[in-house]
Amino acid sequence: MEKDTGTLKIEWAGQFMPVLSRIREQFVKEQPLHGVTIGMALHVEAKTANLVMTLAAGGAEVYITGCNPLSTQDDVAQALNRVPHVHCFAERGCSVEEYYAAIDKVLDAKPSVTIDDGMDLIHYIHTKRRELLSTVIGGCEETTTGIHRLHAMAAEGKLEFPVVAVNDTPMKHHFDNVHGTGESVLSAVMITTNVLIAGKYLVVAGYGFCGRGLARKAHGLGAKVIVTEVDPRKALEAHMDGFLVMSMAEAARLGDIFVTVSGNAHVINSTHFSQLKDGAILANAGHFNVEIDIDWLEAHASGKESRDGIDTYLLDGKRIHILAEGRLVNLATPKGMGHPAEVMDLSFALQALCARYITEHGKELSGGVYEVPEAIDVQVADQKLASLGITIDTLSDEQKTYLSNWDAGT
Ligand SMILES: NC(=O)c1ccc[n+]([C@@H]2O[C@H](COP(=O)([O-])OP(=O)(O)OC[C@H]3O[C@@H](n4cnc5c(N)ncnc54)[C@H](O)[C@@H]3O)[C@@H](O)[C@H]2O)c1
Ligand SMILES: N[C@@H](CCSC[C@H]1O[C@@H](n2cnc3c(=O)[nH]cnc32)[C@H](O)[C@@H]1O)C(=O)O
Repeated sequence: MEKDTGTLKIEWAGQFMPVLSRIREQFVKEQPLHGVTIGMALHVEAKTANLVMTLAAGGAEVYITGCNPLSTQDDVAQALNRVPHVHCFAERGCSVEEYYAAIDKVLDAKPSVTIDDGMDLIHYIHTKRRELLSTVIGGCEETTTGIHRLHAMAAEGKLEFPVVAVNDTPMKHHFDNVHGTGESVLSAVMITTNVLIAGKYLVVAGYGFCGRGLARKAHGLGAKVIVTEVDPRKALEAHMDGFLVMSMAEAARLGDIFVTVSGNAHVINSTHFSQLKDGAILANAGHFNVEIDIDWLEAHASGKESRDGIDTYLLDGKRIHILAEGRLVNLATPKGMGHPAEVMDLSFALQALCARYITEHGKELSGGVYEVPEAIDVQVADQKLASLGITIDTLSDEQKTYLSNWDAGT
């Protein structure tokens, strides 16, 4: 029988995820998640499916929905629903009401472990489904903004179970945020617009992990990269990395393509729209759909024309093109594939091992945000290097002694 497209996509991605595959083999043997119900809100596509299947192979009953109304690949969601012990409620293009209804369905399963990308599940549990607080052992969070939200909750004493900050560990943000975002955002912009990057002014708003990766890769394609920032240290770093640094008010007049990766609201707003060149292309790769003030454009543009993944607003006789409705361009544009599989191999290996960690240790921890245990981070790095056939040096006893000594000077 011919395989369906969703299964083919899952198998394709799985080939490039050797660390997660190895964890899956271990999970099959050891069944560390036996009897555990896991609730997830992640981008439902092929690499995520490999994570879901790893958790199910480890003995879990997995309930999953999307973490963005536009990022689900429906054929993958359908394929997941044919996997034993997996229940998927995600659908591409759902309304906001349908999005939260699907979150409710995941929570109806009374998960003891949550895996979030953006903290929507945890927010919903703490605000609308508080009866579940007694059954959740703990959770894992995938992304920077989710972790900002968790810290804000914890600071107000409102986070009632432990959550592992997967994003904050080196094996996540040095690879996923930097290389994953850099490559997948540019490929999504190119496949959606078919425009040339070389020679264009490409404005990157926010020079954190994602912004740095994006700026470097855009430079590699020949773009003249402009960085905007609010943190003077990051701005200086961008300057010394060789990029033009200026305010968004200045960049608005110059830029051909804009990508926001700040995790902040209205980074491109009404004060900038009127300054843009005719035909400027705007995309967000940060969080939700708030980085570009699209509500203002909706209210003030004199016209709007839509084509696949592009909304063109008319403002004062000029065209402003917004990609993917201002949602994560690398996942939400119709042909967006998300991060490359080799990168999600690392992020999702961490997620699988952290789900196991929280299952085994969550009850010992109180409400709050926790770092990924270093042993897990190092294990993922070791396994990735092994899969690449790369060997590195090890510390000799003499070197270990030297490094732990405070007495040896010049
Ligand atoms: N598209 C993806 O697949 C993807 C991948 C990883 C992370 N993310 C998201 O991307 C965002 C950035 O993540 P990160 O890890 O790079 O975070 P980060 O904290 O390392 O960087 C964000 C940067 O934006 C800057 N900033 C904040 N407000 C700004 C403003 N008004 N103008 C210009 N700069 C501003 C901050 O000073 C900071 O340097 C987050 O929302 C994260 O959740 C998206
Ligand atoms: N739910 C929010 C969160 C931002 S997603 C950012 C996260 O997406 C993750 N991500 C990027 N590409 C993929 C992918 O292809 N599959 C699954 N997750 C991905 C990545 O790990 C990153 O931290 C929103 O949609 O606006």
